[in-house]
Amino acid sequence: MQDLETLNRLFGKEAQVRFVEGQTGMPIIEVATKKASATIALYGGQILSYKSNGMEHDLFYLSEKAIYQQGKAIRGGVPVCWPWFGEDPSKLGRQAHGFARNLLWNVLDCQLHDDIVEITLGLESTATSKQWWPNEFRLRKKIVIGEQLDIALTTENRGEIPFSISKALHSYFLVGDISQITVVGLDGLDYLDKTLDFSKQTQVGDITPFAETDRVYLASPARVDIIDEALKRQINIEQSGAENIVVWNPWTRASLLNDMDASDYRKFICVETANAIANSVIIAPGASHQMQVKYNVSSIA
Ligand SMILES: O=P(O)(O)OC[C@H]1O[C@@H](O)[C@H](O)[C@@H](O)[C@@H]1O
Repeated sequence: MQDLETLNRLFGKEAQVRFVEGQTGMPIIEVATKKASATIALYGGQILSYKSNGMEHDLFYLSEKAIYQQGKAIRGGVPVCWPWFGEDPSKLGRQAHGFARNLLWNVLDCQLHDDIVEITLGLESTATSKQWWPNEFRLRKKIVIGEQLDIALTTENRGEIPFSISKALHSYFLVGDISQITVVGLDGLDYLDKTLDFSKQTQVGDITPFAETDRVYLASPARVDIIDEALKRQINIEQSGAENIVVWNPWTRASLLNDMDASDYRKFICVETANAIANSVIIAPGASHQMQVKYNVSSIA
């Protein structure tokens, strides 16, 4: 593991990028420039917060009851689901959403230009990862923190046989009140409804959740917006290299989660950039696959 002193010496940028101890001693990257601020946990390679300057509220929800403990996923921010999305596809009892969100990532690079910070994190196959998944891989996550937030997740097959992955950037967007948001851009698309045993449905109109919502949209568009009347802002999500958008809110099932307050379902909506289920990706030896997303926030009247 890279210790904080080494991380600060190799990658720190004075007051703008600092490596500090977070909750339960977990290493955290703190970014504060003229353009934006952010925190990223090396555990899970997980963005926990982001705010461009001028934004009143954070872009992301982070549960006050989040558990910062080896083997548990941190509830909030942008967890990485990889190398599978959802339940274990082989039904072997492995952890939901894969293991990338439950391991410590390495810092590979950090650059600062014109108040834009570019951080690259990495995760590679080890004896630990092979307990769950036998393949040789290299995963890279490039995070660009400026007036907007860009994430690129690249999977490289370093082994000698092809492998199949599903994946998601499981973003928990902070909202003022779930009943006052509209997710725009999915009208007319087919989706698999997890609350109805993954049956195929067709979206009619835009989405304002009013009950548990757990859907994998198929052939998703490159752009989706969240209009938040309570926080008076619009979040623009633009993705590439991803076939699906997942929309999730547990509604009152939040009370069954031990790392979230029962009423917190009102405070977030997950709109996830994904390649899931039938849109899993097969990567040949030596080849790689990239999924990218950009988040941009603007005020609305
Ligand atoms: O509690 P977890 O493992 O982080 O998963 C949260 C949710 O993640 C969503 O992506 C899934 O579609 C839901 O079915 C799941 O409940």
